Amino acid sequence: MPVPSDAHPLVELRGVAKTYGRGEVAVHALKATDLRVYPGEVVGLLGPSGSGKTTLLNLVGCIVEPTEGSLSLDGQTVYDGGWRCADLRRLRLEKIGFIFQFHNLLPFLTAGENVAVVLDLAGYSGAAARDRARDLLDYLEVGHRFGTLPSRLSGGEAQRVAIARALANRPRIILADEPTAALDSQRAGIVLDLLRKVAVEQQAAILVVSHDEKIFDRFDRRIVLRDGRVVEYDEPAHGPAEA
Ligand SMILES: Nc1ncnc2c1ncn2[C@@H]1O[C@H](COP(=O)(O)OP(=O)(O)OP(=O)(O)O)[C@@H](O)[C@H]1O
Repeated sequence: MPVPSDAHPLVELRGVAKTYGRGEVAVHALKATDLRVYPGEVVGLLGPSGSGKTTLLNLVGCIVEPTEGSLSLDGQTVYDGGWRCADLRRLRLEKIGFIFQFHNLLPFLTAGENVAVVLDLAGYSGAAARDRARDLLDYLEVGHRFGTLPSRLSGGEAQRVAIARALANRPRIILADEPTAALDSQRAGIVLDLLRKVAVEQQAAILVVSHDEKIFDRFDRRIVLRDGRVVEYDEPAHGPAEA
């Protein structure tokens, strides 16, 4: 999808770096990195093991604190030499949806309850949470599994429930760490198609860390890391301004 030339990035990193530890044991996991992700895009973060992909994702998710640089999410500066947001937990809850390699569903709750529990946390009443959970599962074409426990779902179904859960709060930024690694090519393709639908219809920015060659050609653009440095950076395809 072309990005309108007047679009504002939902994710913007300026010179963000991360070093774990100090002195002789310091690991420079991410060197000064600039990155922008716009509404409607699904961007692949690729690179060999240890190149810094998960660190970059966790920096965007405000799970890891940068060592240098500044980070803005949805136009708000959240880090610039220190956190600029008093309540990171709330920021994550409101702006960011996380999807992991292994779906991390709670095994003792049904698919519907796994989604509704996030909505409860966000302050929805019981009935409203169930209704929205049902709508989300329908949207991800897995509504017929509403009352099913995770152990009885296929890998692809479980991952779709996990995506529904990540969308529960209508986040504009979605971060996925190896979301298709446990799936065969057909199911991996379905999951990527659903993420694209979410990006376009909800104008979300989606960043996907992946090793999975089955899906490399399905991203709008790719960013490749090596030794903590961006070595390939596809620029967004800019289209006409929206106005
Ligand atoms: N909490 C940590 N403490 C110390 N070093 C870390 C920590 N997390 C990651 N690292 C190191 O930072 C570097 C980048 O790791 P990261 O997990 O970001 O890479 P990756 O590209 O996601 O790797 P993989 O594909 O294997 O998951 C590696 O050398 C790793 O060992």
